[in-house]
Amino acid sequence: MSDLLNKKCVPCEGGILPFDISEIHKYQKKVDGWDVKENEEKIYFLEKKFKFENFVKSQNFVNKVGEISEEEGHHPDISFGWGYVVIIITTHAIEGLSENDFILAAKIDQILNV
Ligand SMILES: C[C@H](O)[C@H](O)[C@H]1CNC2=NC(N)=NC(=O)C2=N1
Repeated sequence: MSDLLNKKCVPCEGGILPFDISEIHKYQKKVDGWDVKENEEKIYFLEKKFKFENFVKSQNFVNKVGEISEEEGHHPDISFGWGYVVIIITTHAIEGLSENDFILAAKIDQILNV
C-alpha cells in the first residue's frame, strides 16, 4: 500500500516551489500507471486513463473521484465517455506538481482496489 494513502492534501495557494524532475520521478514510483506529461506552457501534470465496461460505470467512477477530491480539497480535470475516464492532476496554484497531486492519484487508484 502506498504511504500516500495515509496522507492528506494540504491546502495550497502558492508560495511553494513545484517538484523538480528528480522529485517527480521519486514520487512517480509510488503511484501505478500515472504518466507524467508537460503541457505547452511547460507545466507538469499527471495523467491516467481508466477503462470501464459502459457509460454508467465510467460515470460512477467520476462521481467517486469527485467525492474524494472534495474531501481532499484538491481537484483533478476529468473527461469521460462510454467506457473511459481520463484524469489529469496538477497543482494549479504553483503551476506544477506537488505532493498533493500524488496523494490524490493514490486515493483515486484506491477507489478501484476496495
Ligand atoms: C485553498 C485550496 O486548496 C485551493 O483553492 C485549491 C483547490 N483545489 C485545487 N486543485 C488543484 N488541482 N490545484 C490547486 O491549486 C487547487 N487549489
